[in-house]
Amino acid sequence: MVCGTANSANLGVTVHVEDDRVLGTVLLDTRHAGAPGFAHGGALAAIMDDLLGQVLIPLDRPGVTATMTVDFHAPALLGRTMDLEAWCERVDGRKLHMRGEIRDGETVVASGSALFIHVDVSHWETSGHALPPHWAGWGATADSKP
Ligand SMILES: CCCCCCCCCC(=O)SCCNC(=O)CCNC(=O)[C@H](O)C(C)(C)COP(=O)(O)OP(=O)(O)OC[C@H]1O[C@@H](n2cnc3c(N)ncnc32)[C@H](O)[C@@H]1OP(=O)(O)O
Repeated sequence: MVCGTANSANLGVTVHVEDDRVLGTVLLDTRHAGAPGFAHGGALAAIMDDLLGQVLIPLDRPGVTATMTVDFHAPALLGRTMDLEAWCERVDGRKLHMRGEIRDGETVVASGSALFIHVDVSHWETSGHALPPHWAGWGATADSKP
């Protein structure tokens, strides 16, 4: 619902990995409004969760959000391309401490921190839905196993 291009309700986030960081952009519009002209905080929180979760790819560890804090530092205006950046601050066994920012130019609009927990890909098999084929082998290079 955030970056998935197969989902017509996605928030339009695009991301890519550079070294061990995730960088991206998002352009919110009136569909994502809270107060008129401003992004809804829940949309920013969803973007943050997804952004921090994308760090699981360069980490090569499947994982899920256990807890997340989003600090809203400045109003996020609709119709502006905002920059996204996220990274892993610390790995402590299965605990993955992520950090990230949503910026409008030089202004940090929101910052986030989250604890992700490294899980085996089989964590998602309980839904009964098929997993994306490219998830096969995800976590193979991780130096610890859940
Ligand atoms: C392609 C990749 C792109 C992905 C982008 C998408 C990003 C979106 C990410 C999400 O939104 S994921 C969906 C929302 N999250 C969930 O559905 C998670 C639901 N929770 C669970 O499934 C389990 O609670 C969880 C896997 C997190 C942990 O259960 P486990 O049984 O595997 O572990 P356990 O409870 O033993 O906890 C392991 C350690 O983590 C710690 N822990 C777990 N939950 C915690 C918590 N909430 N706060 C603090 N610590 C926590 C726990 O204390 C323990 O610490 P110690 O090893 O030191 O004892």
